[in-house]
Amino acid sequence: MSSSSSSTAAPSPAIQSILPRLAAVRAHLAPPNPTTARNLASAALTSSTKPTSTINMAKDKVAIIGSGNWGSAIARIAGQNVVKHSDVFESSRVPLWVFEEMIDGKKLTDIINTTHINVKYLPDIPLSDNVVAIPDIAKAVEGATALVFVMPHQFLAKALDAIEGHVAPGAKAISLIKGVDVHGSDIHIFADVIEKRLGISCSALSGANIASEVALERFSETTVGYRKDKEDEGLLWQKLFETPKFRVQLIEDVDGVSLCGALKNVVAVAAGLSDGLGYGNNTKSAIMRIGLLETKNFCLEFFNDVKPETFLQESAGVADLITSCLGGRNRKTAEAFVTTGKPFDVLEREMLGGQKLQGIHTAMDVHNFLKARNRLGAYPLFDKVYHICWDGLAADTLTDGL
Ligand SMILES: NC(=O)c1ccc[n+]([C@@H]2O[C@H](COP(=O)([O-])OP(=O)(O)OC[C@H]3O[C@@H](n4cnc5c(N)ncnc54)[C@H](O)[C@@H]3O)[C@@H](O)[C@H]2O)c1
Ligand SMILES: O=P(O)(O)OC[C@H](O)CO
Repeated sequence: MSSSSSSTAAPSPAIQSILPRLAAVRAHLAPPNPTTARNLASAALTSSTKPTSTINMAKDKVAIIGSGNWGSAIARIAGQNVVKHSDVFESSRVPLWVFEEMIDGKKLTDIINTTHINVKYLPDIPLSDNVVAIPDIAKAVEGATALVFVMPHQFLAKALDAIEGHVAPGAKAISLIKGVDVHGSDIHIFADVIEKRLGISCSALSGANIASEVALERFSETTVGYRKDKEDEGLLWQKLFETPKFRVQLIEDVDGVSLCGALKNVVAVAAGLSDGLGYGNNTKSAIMRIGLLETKNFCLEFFNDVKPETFLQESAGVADLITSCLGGRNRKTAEAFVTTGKPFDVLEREMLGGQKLQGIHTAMDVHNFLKARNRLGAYPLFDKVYHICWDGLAADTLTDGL
C-alpha cells in the first residue's frame, strides 16, 4: 500500500513484516461502519481513492491461477483494477497461470502474451497488457500475496501439489471454483482444501456470473464470502474485482457462498434435462424452487456456519441458480443429453470448445456423500440428477417423486 506521505522514512524489515497484521488490527478496531458487511463494502468503495495509511506498506501482488472462460474474464477485471488501485496492488504485472496447449502450432501462452487475447477460452475480448500468461505454475505464484484460484475443480489437486512450498509469507487466497471435495462421508468446500493445503486464509467468490457476459461488461453482481473476523480480506478482494458493471457484495460466509455455487450446477443440469424433455417453464421453475430448497437444506444440515441470508439475499444464492438454469453450460449440455442421446463427455468435447462441465461431477460427489451419510431420501432432485446422468435412468423420470 502506498503512503500518503512519500517523505516518510522506510521502516525496518522487522517492522515491515508486521505491518500487514497491524493494518488488519486497525481495520478491526475502527471499521468504517461496523453494522453490516455491505456498509463496510461501500465505505471501502468511497474511500478507495483516499490515502488509507501514513506508513509505507508492501503492496499486494496478485496471481491468477487458471485461465479458462471464467479465469480469463476475471483476469481481465483484475488486470484493470490493480492499475486503478495501484496504491494497494502491484500493478505492472499480473501473472496468469495457463495450462499450456498448442493452438494452430503456437503456444497459447505466446498467443496471449502477444495478442492479449485468450483465443481459446475467451475469444475476441482483450485482457489488459499487464496480464502475463505463464505456463509454469510455481513461477506464476512466485512472490504473490493474493492468490486467485479459478480452474475447473478436477485440476485443483494437481495445481496445489505444484504450488505447495512456493507460496509467499503472508499470502491469502480466494477460490472461484464451483464444486465440492468428497471423501466417503466427509465433504469440504474448495476454499477449505486450499486453506488446509497451503496454510493460508481462503475466501470464496461466487455469483450469477456467466463469464462471457461479465467480460462483455453486462451488469452483473457477485458475492465474496470472507472468513470469520477477516473483513479486511473481503475488502481487499472487493477492490480487486469490483467495477461499475460487476458489483461485489461481501458476507462472512465462505461455506454458504461456495456451496451455493457448487450445488446450483446440479440444479442447472436438472433444468437442462427438463428443457430437453420439452417440459416448459412451469416445470423449470419448480425445479429451481426445489433445487434451492435442497441446496438450503444441504447447507444447513452439513455445515454449521452457513448464513441463511446467503440463499435469497446474495447473488451467490438464488441469482446464480437462476442464471445457470437459464443460460449456463450445464443446462445447455443436459438439454443436448436428452435430445441427442450422446454421453456427457462427448457433448462436453463437441459443444464447449475445451471448457469443462462441473454439474455432473458435483451430482456424483453429492450422491456419494449422501449415500455415505444415509441421507439420499432427503434430497430427491439431487439424487435423480445423479441417476439420470450416471446410472442410465430414463430422463423422463426426472420429476417422478419430487
Ligand atoms: N465459465 C463460467 O461462466 C464460470 C462462471 C463462474 C464460475 N465458474 C467456475 O470457475 C471455475 C473455472 O471455470 P472456467 O470457466 O475458467 O474453466 P473452463 O471450463 O473454461 O475450463 C478450461 C480450463 O481448464 C484448463 N485445463 C484443461 N485441461 C487441464 C489439465 N489437464 N490440467 C489443468 N488445467 C487444464 C484449461 O487450460 C482451461 O484453463 C469452475 O469451477 C467453474 O464452475 C465458471
Ligand atoms: O456455465 P455453467 O453452467 O458452468 O455456469 C457458469 C457460472 O457458474 C454461472 O454463474
